[in-house]
Amino acid sequence: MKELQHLNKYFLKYKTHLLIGTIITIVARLFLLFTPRYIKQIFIIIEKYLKGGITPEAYKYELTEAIVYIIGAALIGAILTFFMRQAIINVSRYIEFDLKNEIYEQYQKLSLNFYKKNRTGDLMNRITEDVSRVRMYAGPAIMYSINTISLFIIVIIYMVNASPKLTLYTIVPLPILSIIIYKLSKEIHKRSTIVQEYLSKLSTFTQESFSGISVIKAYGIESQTATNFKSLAAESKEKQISLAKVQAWFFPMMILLIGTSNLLVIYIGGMQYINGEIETIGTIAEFIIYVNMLTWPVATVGWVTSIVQQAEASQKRINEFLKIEPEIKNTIEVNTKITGNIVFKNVSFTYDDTNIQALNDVSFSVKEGETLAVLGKTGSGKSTILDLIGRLYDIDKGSIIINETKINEHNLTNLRDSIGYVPQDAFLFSDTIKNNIKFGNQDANDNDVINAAKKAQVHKNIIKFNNGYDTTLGERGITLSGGQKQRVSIARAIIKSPKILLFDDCLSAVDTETEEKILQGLSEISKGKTSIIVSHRVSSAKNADKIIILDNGKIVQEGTHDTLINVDGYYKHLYLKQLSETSSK
Ligand SMILES: Nc1ncnc2c1ncn2[C@@H]1O[C@H](COP(=O)(O)OP(=O)(O)OP(=O)(O)O)[C@@H](O)[C@H]1O
Repeated sequence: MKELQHLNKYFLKYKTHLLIGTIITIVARLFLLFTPRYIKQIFIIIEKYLKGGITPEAYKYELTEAIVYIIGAALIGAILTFFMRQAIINVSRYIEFDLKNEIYEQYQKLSLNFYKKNRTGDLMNRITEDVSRVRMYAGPAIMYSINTISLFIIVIIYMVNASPKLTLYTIVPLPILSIIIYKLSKEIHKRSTIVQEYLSKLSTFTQESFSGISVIKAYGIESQTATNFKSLAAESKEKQISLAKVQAWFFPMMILLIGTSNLLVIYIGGMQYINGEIETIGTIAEFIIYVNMLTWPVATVGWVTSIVQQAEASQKRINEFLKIEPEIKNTIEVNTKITGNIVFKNVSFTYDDTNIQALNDVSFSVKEGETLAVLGKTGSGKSTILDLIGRLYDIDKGSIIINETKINEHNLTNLRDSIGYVPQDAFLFSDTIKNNIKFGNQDANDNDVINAAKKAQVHKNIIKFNNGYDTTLGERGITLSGGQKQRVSIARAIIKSPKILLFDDCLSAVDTETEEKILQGLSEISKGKTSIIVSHRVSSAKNADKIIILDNGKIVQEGTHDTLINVDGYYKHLYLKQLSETSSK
């Protein structure tokens, strides 16, 4: 229960609801107990009538009165049970909501490295499966515990009052029931976890097949994919059947134990009645109802124990996750000014998951308002430079200085707010084109969106869609071409009007003519801003104020287009190669 103490702050937050729920539970139980007492009363009335103790009129009147009491009490008990569920189960939903938000906030704080080290499925599980297990503890487990405890205490007092000996005999099988249900619940949980694993394997398989359907069809491997699905589905079916087998034991076991208790009541109660130890046969009827009333709560003891164990394990995973410190922390609370003077001084950086040294003693500087182009072979460390400017990772050696202040001494929010980043793989959300562009600046109006799209040379494409800027993208919407995606992603960075613009090979999917137009537009937008363009094309770099060439994490050439085309090296070769490609078209 140590791990579950994390939830105490939430229980405290919703203490009023919980208190009301507990009071209602106790009162509801009291009302439900009217039934057995009045059943006994009915037996006494019948006995009295049979012995000629009351007139037929009085008999009818007393009988009707008892029945009305039973119905009335059952109705009130049922209404209160409804409110009990409302109070306590709602609390569990509030806690589930709070916990999900707490986890999600932590996800947002954690650095990129964390996401590299954990699989998406596991990350999703924490916020869905684990939280829902914890909710079962915060809601049903607590509700049934209050219910069981209050019912048990009240019923036992009533039973002992009526016949202590009969009480003892009838409650003996109940702990056995509890233990059996506990064992069954554990086994059910074990098997349903396996079933869940198979279900998620099946859905991942299906999802991947749907996403990669064009590859599957192009390679003609539909039948092989179907066979793979069939064998996975068959395994899943086996696991489901094995779960159903254990589940099937649940109710027969309950019925067996209730039956045994009932038989004990009838046999022992009957003997006591014959011996004159209990005065009315109504006591036996009363006890039968008590036993039936107790069976479900007693069974839930086993069920609740297994729920608490599962919740404890889930909460442990959640607690461990909540304790993780983000690698990149904002230690500066005050606002810091960022204008766009960037200096890299002997920067080295190694990715700790792969141990690949992406940058090795890199030094360069860009002044506010300048454009720097970064070229080099694939894997030479170009994107890493951009990631380091956005402080997605902290460097190992050297320093990155922005406006004469080290990057880690800047307010992280200010830093990231000053950057407009266009990644290599443009990522667009399943939302409208307009909202995807506005993602860069939530306060932008429709005109700003159109202007940004025009500058990114994508406006003409967007207005051709039936719903224009309101066209939905993603799974249920249309699919943009690679080049269109890149340009929407550029518009998103432009609309932010940041101090620093980072373009990571984001014109690779557009033709050179459109590239030229975008670059012209960018030179206008980037006035007074610092731009860093990572590219494989000379055409993207030629107008830059400075060009650096990376090879294996080191700067091997540095200069302007005019100086570099006159020096033998990577840039000149690339220039001549791309020049001959263009002229041969
Ligand atoms: N997140 C990462 N984790 C581990 N290693 C990485 C990561 N990102 C890049 N690397 C490695 O670091 C090196 C530099 O990668 P980087 O992406 O900076 O190269 P690049 O010049 O941008 O390449 P490209 O032109 O293909 O985009 C590569 O060897 C790459 O495998």
